[in-house]
Amino acid sequence: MVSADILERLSATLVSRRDADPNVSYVAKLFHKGQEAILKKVGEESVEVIMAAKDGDKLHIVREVADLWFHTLVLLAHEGLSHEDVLAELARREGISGIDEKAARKGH
Ligand SMILES: N=c1c2ncn([C@@H]3O[C@H](COP(=O)(O)OP(=O)(O)OP(=O)(O)O)[C@@H](O)[C@H]3O)c2ncn1[C@@H]1O[C@H](COP(=O)(O)O)[C@@H](O)[C@H]1O
Repeated sequence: MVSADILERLSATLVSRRDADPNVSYVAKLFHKGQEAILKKVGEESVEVIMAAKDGDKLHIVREVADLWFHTLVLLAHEGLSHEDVLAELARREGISGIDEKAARKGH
């Protein structure tokens, strides 16, 4: 199983690209172009996820979702946020379901 540490490493890489050369680094180029360009990529990749899902090719879906996750991570970094903020929000939402998760896991 691939470790979620990749999010840690990728986020650190994204932060390091703030001062990198836009001619060498794709992320630095996006940061340099600014929020509009990043949002455009997030929009494009969202559409590509939808098209891949309709297509039904599982590898294609995974690749497009990876593109979308990556560009949303770039957006978070641009806004001074990170994956940790999103993970914290997801953790905060644990338990909002009407289903008793412990009982469901036990098969009750
Ligand atoms: N995970 C990714 C990643 N996923 C996708 N991409 C790039 O995202 C771009 C968008 O893909 P598209 O399919 O839209 O292709 P495109 O039409 O060429 O895109 P545009 O240049 O027109 O926006 C491509 O150039 C991909 O290479 C990524 N670029 C970088 N990373 C990670 O970011 C790190 C830093 O990258 P650099 O900033 O390039 O050093 C890398 O080590 C990787 O870990």
